[in-house]
Amino acid sequence: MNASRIAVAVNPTSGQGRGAALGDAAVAALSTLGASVQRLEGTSAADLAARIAASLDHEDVDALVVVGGDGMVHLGVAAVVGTDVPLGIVAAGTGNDIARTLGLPVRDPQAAATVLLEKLATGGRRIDAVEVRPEETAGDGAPRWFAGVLAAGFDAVVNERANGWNRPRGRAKYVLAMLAELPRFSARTYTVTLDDEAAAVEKAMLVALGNGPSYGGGMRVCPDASMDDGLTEVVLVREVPVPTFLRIFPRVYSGSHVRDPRVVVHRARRVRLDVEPVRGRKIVAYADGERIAELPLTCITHPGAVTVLA
Ligand SMILES: Nc1ncnc2c1ncn2[C@@H]1O[C@H](COP(=O)(O)OP(=O)(O)OP(=O)(O)O)[C@@H](O)[C@H]1O
Repeated sequence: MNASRIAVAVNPTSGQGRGAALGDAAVAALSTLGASVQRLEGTSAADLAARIAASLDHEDVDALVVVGGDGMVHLGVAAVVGTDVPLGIVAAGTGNDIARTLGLPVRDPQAAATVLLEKLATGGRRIDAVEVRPEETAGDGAPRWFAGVLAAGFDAVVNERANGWNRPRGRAKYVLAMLAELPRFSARTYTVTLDDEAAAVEKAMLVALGNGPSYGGGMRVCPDASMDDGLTEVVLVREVPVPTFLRIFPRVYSGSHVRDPRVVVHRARRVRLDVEPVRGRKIVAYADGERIAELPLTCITHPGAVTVLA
């Protein structure tokens, strides 16, 4: 039997720098298990994406494996969607929410390599991917894809602020960004359009669209989202005073926030989101922890669009 040809894309910066060593271990484990490995690395996510695209175009690869966190899965999904190349994940990030949802080993490259070669032999599993179409004129207009959660409320505002800081690293950065944003934060006026329904206006603190249930290392913001139901779960936390928000929000760890009457849950295949600007600014959405674009945008769920080795 010919060895499986696997392109392994490594994000050395993932997991606060642990990604490099975990990438080495994943390459070694896959090679030991008999795979023929092509290791890919870039100077940035965009550079790595270009290298992956070139490899998928010009080499005959049986699978693309990403080593990193949700941001690397995000990059991998965009690379393989619309192809028949399956995606393997060696979870080496900080949160690793998508890998956890798929039941994959976390920070254990040996176990991850074993699972992904087994799944490559048996065909893996299809999951939905969500296409994001921003309406802003800036950018290259290329569609973006996500597999986990798109944040477009308080969580996105916090992410945008944290993104502008180099330090501190890890979770502390998000906690500080949250503390900085909270005093000035208030509900925003969203226009939400679900499938063919009429647009609804909602004053909300948080709007999250989940293909998967969680972000941030186990915050189950869209607790009942399923990656293979062809739908996105839309969770809105309606306008409440900040102290009430602070009581509701931590319940995302258990997912019980959705039982609060001020939290609304919908399911749809196509969701358009817009928001009224505050001080001249709209909200920049984040998906799988990655910066996407300013609202308005439309998210379209593509059922079974990606095969994952899980
Ligand atoms: N050389 C590089 N190759 C790939 N991505 C890189 C590189 N340098 C920086 N990055 C950035 O790393 C981020 C993705 O990190 P990733 O999600 O893999 O790990 P993490 O943030 O530690 O984990 P998680 O998202 O699960 O919390 C992207 O925003 C990307 O721009």
